[in-house]
Amino acid sequence: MYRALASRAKSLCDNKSSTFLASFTSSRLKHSLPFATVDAEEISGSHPGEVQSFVQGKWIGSSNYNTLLDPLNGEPFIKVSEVEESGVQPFVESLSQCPKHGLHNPFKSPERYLLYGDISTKAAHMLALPKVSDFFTRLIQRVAPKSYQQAEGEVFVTRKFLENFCGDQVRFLARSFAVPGNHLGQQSHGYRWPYGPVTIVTPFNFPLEIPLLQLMGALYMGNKPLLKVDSKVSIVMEQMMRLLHYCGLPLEDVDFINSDGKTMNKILLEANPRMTLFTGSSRVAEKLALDLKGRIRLEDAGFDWKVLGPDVQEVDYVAWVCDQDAYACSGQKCSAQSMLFMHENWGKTPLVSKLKDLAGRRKLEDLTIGPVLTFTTEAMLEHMENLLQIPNSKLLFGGKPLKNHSIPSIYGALEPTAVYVPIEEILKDNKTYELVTKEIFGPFQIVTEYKKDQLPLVLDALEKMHAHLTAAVVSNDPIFIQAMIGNSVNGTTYAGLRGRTTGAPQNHWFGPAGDPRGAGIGTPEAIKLVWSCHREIIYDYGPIPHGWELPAST
Ligand SMILES: N[C@@H](CCC=O)C(=O)O
Repeated sequence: MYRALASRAKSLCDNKSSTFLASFTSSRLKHSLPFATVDAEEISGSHPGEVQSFVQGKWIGSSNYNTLLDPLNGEPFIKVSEVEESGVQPFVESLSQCPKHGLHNPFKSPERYLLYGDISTKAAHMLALPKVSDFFTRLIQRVAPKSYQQAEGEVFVTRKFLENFCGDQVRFLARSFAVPGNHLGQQSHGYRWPYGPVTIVTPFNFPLEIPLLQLMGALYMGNKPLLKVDSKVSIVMEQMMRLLHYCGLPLEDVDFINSDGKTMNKILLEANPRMTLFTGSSRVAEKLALDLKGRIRLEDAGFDWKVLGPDVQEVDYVAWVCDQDAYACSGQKCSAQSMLFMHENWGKTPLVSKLKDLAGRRKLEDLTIGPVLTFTTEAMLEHMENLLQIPNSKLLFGGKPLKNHSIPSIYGALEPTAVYVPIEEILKDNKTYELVTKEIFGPFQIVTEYKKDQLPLVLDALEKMHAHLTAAVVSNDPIFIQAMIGNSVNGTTYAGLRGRTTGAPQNHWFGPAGDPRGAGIGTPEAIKLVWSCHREIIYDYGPIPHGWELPAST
């Protein structure tokens, strides 16, 4: 039945957008979505969802299934049909068909900039429909368990991003500039040029926001992307691909692959994409940087920090933001607060006890705390025990496995946890520093306190970090903010009393700084930086100066 609807949807999609939208209000489609092949609520051990790959304009299956366990009850609930090493050829060929100058550029098929404005308009309208938004929200929750509000936030950011690139906004991304030359007829023009064949590799924690924003950015600038999303959550983007096709995405513009890392590595080496955007762990990022000879942009790990300045205000509000930053999505955001530096003035307030109470409100039933997909409970507890060996460190709260649940043991289940480590100890030697700043992608943070004359120690700790994604300077003291910002590098830094580390919407550049390979996501600047390069055309039409004579050779 879904297939029949999908083909009806295809013909709808060829019609004008009024018909397209009207189709959603017709009673005929009230009970299902014309693009979807799964029902987010129904996926289960007895009705497993299936995920396919898409190449050269066709959905393809394979007999090689990666069966995923429901993170909440361990039932095998999704079958991802993964491409094996022997099946990479169609993907390699498809990428190779795209020339280096891309599918469009300012001198070739410029109407495609407008096409992408239209696709964005339609896709944004779709995501604005409560039924579609709920579908993606629930689907995200099924595979990357987080609260309804957090998952819905992801859908909302995605929709707003698409709204930002409606109408002429895609062509404005490719705006060029001209500089007068040295003589009549000469002018230099700077253009934004695509890379052509590109790949996008994205993680599990934002199953829709990260891949969709990067995918559309790549397409807007004229590239042909091959997209790979972590198989654990790729069902979300698989359904989004179907929505995009429904909204007019040309079938040959994007390939979508499910495979293990080894197979993807083989494709990357054989297809030789001109650019790869990788969002994920630093370990894989460094390997890819070598394999791809530097043709890569990275949004890798974030051991993100927050510094509370000397001016104490609005303790309840600041405690609430700390709780959200450290523990929303069970701490599995690349922007999550991993380390909190409190000025001693905050140490005298009930901030930590308020934080403990707020963390204590989180519960599995509404997924305000939930499964950790890349660390087991034991691994997190072991890390905690190692930290507690540091002299004068202590457990502030949490530190126990979640109770009464059926989260499978391949995943983690830990109470929101905070460990205090004295600042002098953190900086005592490299080994301790490495231990304290090890990123735990879960509901886990380090808290420390500094005295007013210990700010240099805080800055020293920040300087030693190896990834610089998000940060927050919580203070309304301009001199303090100036010192903190002037002596640090994080790419997305919030400054002021309401400073946070997470929840960057589409209108904030999100990405690391301090690394020439650093990627960005969300804004026009991020799209232009990641998905296009500069090309300069110097027009030099003449005329040749009157009376020109052959000069001596130089
Ligand atoms: N908007 C998300 C990050 C998306 C990642 O690339 C956040 O702020 O945590």
